[in-house]
Amino acid sequence: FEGLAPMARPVQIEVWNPNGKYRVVSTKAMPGTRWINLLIEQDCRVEICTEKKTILSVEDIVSLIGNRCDGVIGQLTEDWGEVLFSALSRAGGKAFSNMAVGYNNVDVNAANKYGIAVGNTPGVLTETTAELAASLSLAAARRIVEADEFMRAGRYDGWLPNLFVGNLLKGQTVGVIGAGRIGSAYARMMVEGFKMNLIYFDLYQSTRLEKFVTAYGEFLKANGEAPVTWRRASSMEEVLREADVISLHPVLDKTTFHLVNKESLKAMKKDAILINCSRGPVIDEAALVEHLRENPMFRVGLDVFEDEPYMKPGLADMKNAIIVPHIASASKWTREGMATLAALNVLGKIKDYPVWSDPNRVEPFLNENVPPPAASPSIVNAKALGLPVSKL
Ligand SMILES: NC(=O)c1ccc[n+]([C@@H]2O[C@H](COP(=O)([O-])OP(=O)(O)OC[C@H]3O[C@@H](n4cnc5c(N)ncnc54)[C@H](O)[C@@H]3O)[C@@H](O)[C@H]2O)c1
Ligand SMILES: O=C(O)[C@H](O)CO
Repeated sequence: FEGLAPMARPVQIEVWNPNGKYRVVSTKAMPGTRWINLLIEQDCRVEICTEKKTILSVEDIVSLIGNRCDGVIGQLTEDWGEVLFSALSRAGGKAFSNMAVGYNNVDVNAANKYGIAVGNTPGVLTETTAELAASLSLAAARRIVEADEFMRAGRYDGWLPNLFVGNLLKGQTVGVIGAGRIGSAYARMMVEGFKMNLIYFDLYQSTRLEKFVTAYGEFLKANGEAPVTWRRASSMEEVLREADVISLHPVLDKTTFHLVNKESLKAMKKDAILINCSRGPVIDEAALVEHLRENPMFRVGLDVFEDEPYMKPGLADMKNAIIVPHIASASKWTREGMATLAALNVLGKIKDYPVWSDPNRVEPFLNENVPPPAASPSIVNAKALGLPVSKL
């Protein structure tokens, strides 16, 4: 790598395996070391950006790419469009992977134009993300954050019949909008864990989820308990009207931008609970703040925000809102697994490996005791680029 033209603007980096043949850049330090070792074993020089700022600008990343780079692992906070894909292409790059399953920060058409593969990290975060949605549901139903603040403020002076009375989940209806991997996992947790009935809306039928709820209902009935039920709604409005707890899990695209707006909020029960662990712009956040102000019994649990990392004015003051900083996938196992999948996506394209045939079945890449399959776990534009599919 000697003799390269100097970067436009220096960006601090940490280098692993300086003599590796392929140059792979990660725009952030990522959990664990397996992802680094897997790249090094396959002759990669790994450069990790150590700049202190949280969100790198497009210019920062252009500098990181430099004039020779085979692949980049990036983050959902970065704007991967024409400028970055053309810079990566000029540097001889073949692959980019988001360390995330969502890739609404990536202009896939721009990547296609330059023949660059775009990876994401499905599956490994399904349960972890669903568990946070379930945590927010419980915290909102039982007013845990308000009660915690009350205790810390030294305001507890004895048990009272009306102190922090919330909602019982058992027997109520859970509504899921977007019953894909995460939405289905969340639905199962709420149905099985709290014996809630399910209503869901998705563009596609979730047969596995329906079968699960049917079987669980039969099991309960056989044991003398009230069975749980499910229904696939024909519109989102039906879910909003009928459910007591509603959790949003669709992808963010043109069809889901402001899916929940002033009108849809009005359609919900006055004491409903709304959870969002998908992407902030799925909710019109200004309308939500107004709704929270006018309906003190309505509660919300948010992991994501419309103008992340910022919140719309007034949201932070609302007692009926629980807000956490985009941590739904933040378990150690998941974050290390996401780093591994992202690294293997990039490595697979550099080595001309085929693409794994089923991105919902990524376990073989996560087993630390055996070498991963010679394939890229999940490339979202594999078809558009005509990439071969693994026969494994
Ligand atoms: N908060 C977090 O940290 C976090 C973590 C993981 C994923 N996510 C977000 O969750 C999203 C879902 O992840 P997944 O792995 O479950 O993806 P998935 O593709 O398995 O599921 C998405 C579902 O949304 C459905 N959908 C698409 N458009 C819709 C519409 N207009 N109305 C209703 N349903 C619609 C799809 O049919 C699909 O079933 C990701 O795209 C990402 O943005 C957030
Ligand atoms: O899309 C994703 O993967 C999340 O937002 C971060 O885990």
